[in-house]
Amino acid sequence: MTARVLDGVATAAAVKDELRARVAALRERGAAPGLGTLLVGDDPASASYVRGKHRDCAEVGIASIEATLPADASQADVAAAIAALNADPRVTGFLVQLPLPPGIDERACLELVDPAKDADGLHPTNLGRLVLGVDGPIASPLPCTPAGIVELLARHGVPLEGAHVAVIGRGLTVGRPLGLLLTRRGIDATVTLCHSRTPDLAARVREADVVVAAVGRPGLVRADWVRPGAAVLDVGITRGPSVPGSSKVRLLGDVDPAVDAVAGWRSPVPGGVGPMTRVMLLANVVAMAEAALRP
Ligand SMILES: Nc1nc2c(c(=O)[nH]1)N[C@@H](CN(C=O)c1ccc(C(=O)N[C@@H](CCC(=O)O)C(=O)O)cc1)CN2
Repeated sequence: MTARVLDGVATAAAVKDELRARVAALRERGAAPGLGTLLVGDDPASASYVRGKHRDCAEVGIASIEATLPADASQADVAAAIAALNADPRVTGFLVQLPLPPGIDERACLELVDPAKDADGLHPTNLGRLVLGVDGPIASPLPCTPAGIVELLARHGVPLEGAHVAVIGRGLTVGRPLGLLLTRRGIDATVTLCHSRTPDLAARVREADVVVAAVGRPGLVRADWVRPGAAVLDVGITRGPSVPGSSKVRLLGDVDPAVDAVAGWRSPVPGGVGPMTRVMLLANVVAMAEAALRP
């Protein structure tokens, strides 16, 4: 078997086309969606993700507002920058790029974001709404990577209802909220949320119809861990050695490429879940701007 590709680039492009039309409709009604970002420090990967978010905004017609702070910014500096984004009328949604530099309390910062402007869905109020299963017109923004994974599977026709999903990794941006999203009414998967202390991880993965690896350990998920035909989603991105004869670094996922011989579906790194994370951020900004127009 050769796994079919869960193509994040093509899927994100299709979602972007839909969003472009929704942004144009918002503008006709006098609304101007604007995404703010706060980048603290000089981590090259974070800086590149933030640049990508602003490029994406330009592509669909969303305004973007950038705030940056140096790596030695204090907790009070970060709090003040968040307060400024909360108060800025051009910013209809914003995010604090993670991780923050050592010494800054990430959770405390996330709590300072106005939940109505929380483009990442990581404020406790919005995570609480995810726990409560609040849906419909007052639905809260969803964390972007979990939402992107569900969208990627849906648009490739991979069923989740009744499926057993093994999620590896219990972090705030992926594993923990993904477990909540997948078990929501209407999605109806059964989830095993695995982590570094899960005994016999390989056995838990072997039971799964869908595997999501979000650990950051290259090649962790091996071919002999995967049930034949399973869908395997790779969220891990580790920068490896450069490609010989080039300045480009190799990006390594959590899934061993040999899994392709066993799996039914696999999302690549790059080009799988990453582009979906980016486009779901835009989807949140658009949905929040639409919600703000409702009486
Ligand atoms: N505030 C947040 N911080 C972080 C989040 C998040 O959702 N909100 N997620 C990640 C980083 N991230 C977005 O911020 C992100 C990661 C990867 C990609 C992506 O497109 N990756 C490419 C590869 C590009 C590369 O790494 O060179 C791919 O997979 O094709 C987009 C966004 C942590 N922080």
